[in-house]
Amino acid sequence: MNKNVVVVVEKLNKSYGKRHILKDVSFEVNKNEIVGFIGPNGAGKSTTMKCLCNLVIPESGHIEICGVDVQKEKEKALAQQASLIESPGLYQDMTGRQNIHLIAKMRNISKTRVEEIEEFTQLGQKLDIKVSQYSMGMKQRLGLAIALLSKPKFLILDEPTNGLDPGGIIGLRNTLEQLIEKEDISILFSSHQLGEVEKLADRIICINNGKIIETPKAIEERFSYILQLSSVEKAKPFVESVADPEKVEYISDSVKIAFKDQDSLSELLCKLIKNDILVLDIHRAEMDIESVYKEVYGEEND
Ligand SMILES: Nc1ncnc2c1ncn2[C@@H]1O[C@H](COP(=O)(O)OP(=O)(O)OP(=O)(O)O)[C@@H](O)[C@H]1O
Repeated sequence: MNKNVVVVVEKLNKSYGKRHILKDVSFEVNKNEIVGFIGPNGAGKSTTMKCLCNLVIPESGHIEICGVDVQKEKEKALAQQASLIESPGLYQDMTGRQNIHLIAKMRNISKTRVEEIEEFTQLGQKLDIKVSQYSMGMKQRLGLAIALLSKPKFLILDEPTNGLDPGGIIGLRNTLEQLIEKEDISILFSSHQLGEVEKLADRIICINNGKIIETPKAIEERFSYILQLSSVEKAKPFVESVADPEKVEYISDSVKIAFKDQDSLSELLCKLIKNDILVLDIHRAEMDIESVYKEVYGEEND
């Protein structure tokens, strides 16, 4: 297994009765990546995630977490991962801190780690009020913190944006970024809200009708920027040295570019500045969610 790959999912098949739910589902999650798993209601996101947690056993296929086979060495593989599937199971009549301490005791977690996790919640004094008085976002932070007690390398979040307002979603993004940086973790999360996934994920995997489908062009375009330049003509060779010419569109004094990643944008900006081409304005091209949905799911329902 490639050192950069944390999770390998290969040809998972799962049926409920006569209904074939997962059809040869395969994908990988790399080290320190936040991967969004999208698909409409009933596409198979939760079923796939439950297979990853060994809560659902596929009829065929193979799952490896940090190089360990989930079916052959279940406990060792599952020790590397944590999950928040559906709403976090918290004791409502206990405080946040009591919830953390209870689970820490059951899992034999060190005092230092418990302190780190209390800090991670950013709940401060609110850790000492009952969970029944927490908002959705607070419950989610606490649930996430508890899932992290045993320092997993891979985190599965099923619809983590459910019930969060826009501020909550930004907070979640910060939390996930903080996790990647401090905990050396990889994250797979599901959603059917493309706009939200776009804000949270580094990469997107699409599933429809139990099959993984190619990431549509419109989603790739989430790295699209429109640059207004002092001279589009002069900029052309630099633009085409960092971006695929097919992904470049010239519009009078501006250019729209679908970069393959954020680094290519930085590289282009450096080249333009060095060559005295002024960047008068730069903004991200809006993703048209409806057309993405049509492109992704339009013809896939069989
Ligand atoms: N235990 C079960 N028994 C029978 N059918 C099931 C079971 N669990 C899921 N299904 C069916 O499997 C299909 C996929 O469900 P799944 O929950 O994986 O979809 P999803 O992509 O997570 O959907 P949503 O976005 O609505 O949560 C659905 O048609 C669902 O009805």
